[in-house]
Amino acid sequence: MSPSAIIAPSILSADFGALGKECSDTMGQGADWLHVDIMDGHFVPNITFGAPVVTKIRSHVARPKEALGKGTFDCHVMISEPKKWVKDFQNAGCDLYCFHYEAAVHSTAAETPEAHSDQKTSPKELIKYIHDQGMRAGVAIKPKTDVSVLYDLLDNSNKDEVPDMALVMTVEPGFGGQKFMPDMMPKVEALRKRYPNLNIEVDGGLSEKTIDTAANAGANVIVAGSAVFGAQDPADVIAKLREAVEKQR
Ligand SMILES: O=C(CO)[C@@H](O)[C@H](O)COP(=O)(O)O
Ligand SMILES: [Fe+2]
Repeated sequence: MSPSAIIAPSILSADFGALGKECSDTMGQGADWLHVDIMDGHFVPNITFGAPVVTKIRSHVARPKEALGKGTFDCHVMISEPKKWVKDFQNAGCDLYCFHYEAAVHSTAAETPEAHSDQKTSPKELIKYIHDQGMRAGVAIKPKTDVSVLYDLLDNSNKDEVPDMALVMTVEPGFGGQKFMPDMMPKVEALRKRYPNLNIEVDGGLSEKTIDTAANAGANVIVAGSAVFGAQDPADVIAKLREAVEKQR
């Protein structure tokens, strides 16, 4: 049996002028985690917010009682220098720091000493570094990245270097409200077959229309932004997403 359903509304589609209330409301509507999209305008062509905003919204949502429990801040870090910001986001209240494999491998900025050291940090070392700061680590892959890059990380016998979650992007990262890419499902299927107990997250275009495809492939962590925050009845959408995943377990 695969891990239980985790529904993580993406606050990218929330009202940024009332973010604290939007976050506590969505938790009250049945969300398990909050999916917090951090974009730097460099790794992706859009900018959202940084650690000070995460600190503010943290005060509106109770910390999880156990690792990856209700209230987890699932920070999807779409930035070019993922290592540089680990401590800031940990201090801000992030529980799960999910960086992009592509950013860790191809860090481009080399202007500063920090950036230089970031370039030399492998995904494995970055996972360990995140764990050392007391957070769980996730690794995300963009649509054009082969799923096999994750096998090397997940098959590692050194647990400190193994990610706690894999995120298969089902849109090109950068914006909410895009169309779900069903052709990403073979990646999810391959991961679920190889790692029955892994938390596998899908992100982008998830809704009542696309959830069965993702759940059937084996995803259990469901990010939904526009489908939840744009709904008349967000609690009902969250419940339906959960039901679809639970039905496939
Ligand atoms: O990371 C991203 C986009 O880069 C996502 O988390 C989106 O914010 C999901 O939004 P919807 O596709 O569900 O509207
Ligand atoms: Fe995201």
